[in-house]
Amino acid sequence: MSESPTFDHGKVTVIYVLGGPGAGKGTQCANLVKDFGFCHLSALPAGDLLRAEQNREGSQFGSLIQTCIKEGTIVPMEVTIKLLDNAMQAAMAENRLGDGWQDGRGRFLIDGFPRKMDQAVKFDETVCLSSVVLYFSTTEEVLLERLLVRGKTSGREDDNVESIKKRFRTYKLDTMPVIEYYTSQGKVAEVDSTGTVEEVHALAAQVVRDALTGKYSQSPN
Ligand SMILES: Nc1ncnc2c1ncn2[C@@H]1O[C@H](COP(=O)(O)OP(=O)(O)OP(=O)(O)O)[C@@H](O)[C@H]1O
Ligand SMILES: O=c1ccn([C@@H]2O[C@H](COP(=O)(O)O)[C@@H](O)[C@H]2O)c(=O)[nH]1
Repeated sequence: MSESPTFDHGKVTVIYVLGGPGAGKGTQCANLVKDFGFCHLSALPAGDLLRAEQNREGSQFGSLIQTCIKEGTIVPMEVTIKLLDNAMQAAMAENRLGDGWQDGRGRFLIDGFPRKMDQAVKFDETVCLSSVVLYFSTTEEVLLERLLVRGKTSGREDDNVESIKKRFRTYKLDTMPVIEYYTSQGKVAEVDSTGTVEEVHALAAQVVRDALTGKYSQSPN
C-alpha cells in the first residue's frame, strides 16, 4: 500500500536542483531566493541539512553522515528525507506572508537532492511530488577547478582531490540515472552553468518563473 504524501503538490511547489559537485547549485539557489524574495521561495540545501545533523549533539547519524560525506557516497535515504520533510514542515508552520505561501501553499528549491533513484521515488511518493528538476550542467574540468578554489576556504572535508574524484564517481553512477529518469518524464530544465554567475542566474531565473506559473505542473501554484 502506498503512503500519501505529506504535502499536496497542487499547493506546494517542489523544484529539485541537481548538477555535478561544484556546478553552482548553492550559489544559484541563494541568488534565486534573493531574486524572488524570501517570502516567495525557500531553499533547502540537502547537504547543509546533513552537515547540521552531523554536528548536532546526540545525533545517532553523526558518524554515518561524516563517513558518507568524506567518501562521497549517499547517506541512506530515510535520514535525508526525514530532515527535508521536517525542514519543509517547519517552513510551512512559520506562516510566511507573500505570494505562494497562503492557505497551506509553499515553494521550495531542494538543492542537491535527489542524488539517487531510491530517494527520488520515495520523496515524490511520501513527501511531495516534484514539479521540475533544475539541472546545472558543465564539464568535469570546470567542476574540479571550482571545487579546488572553494576548498581553499570552505573548510569542507570533501573539497580535496581524493574526495572530489569519489564524488564524481557517485554522481555518474547514482545521480545521472535520476536526471535521465526525470528527463524521460519531460521534467528536466537544463541550464549550462559554465558561464558567469550572472549569466547562469538569468537562465535559472526563467526556469523558476516558469515553474511558479505552473508550466511544469497541471495545477499552477
Ligand atoms: N558561474 C560560476 N562561475 C565561477 N565560479 C562559480 C560559479 N558558480 C559558482 N562558482 C563557485 O564555484 C564553487 C562551487 O559553487 P557552489 O558551492 O555553488 O556549487 P554546488 O553545486 O552547490 O557544489 P556542491 O554540490 O559541492 O555543494 C564556489 O566556490 C562558487 O563560488
Ligand atoms: O541528498 C543528499 C545530499 C547530500 N548527500 C551527502 O552530502 C555530501 C555533500 O553534499 P553537497 O550537496 O555537495 O553539499 C554529498 O557528497 C553526499 O555525501 C547525501 O548523501 N544525500
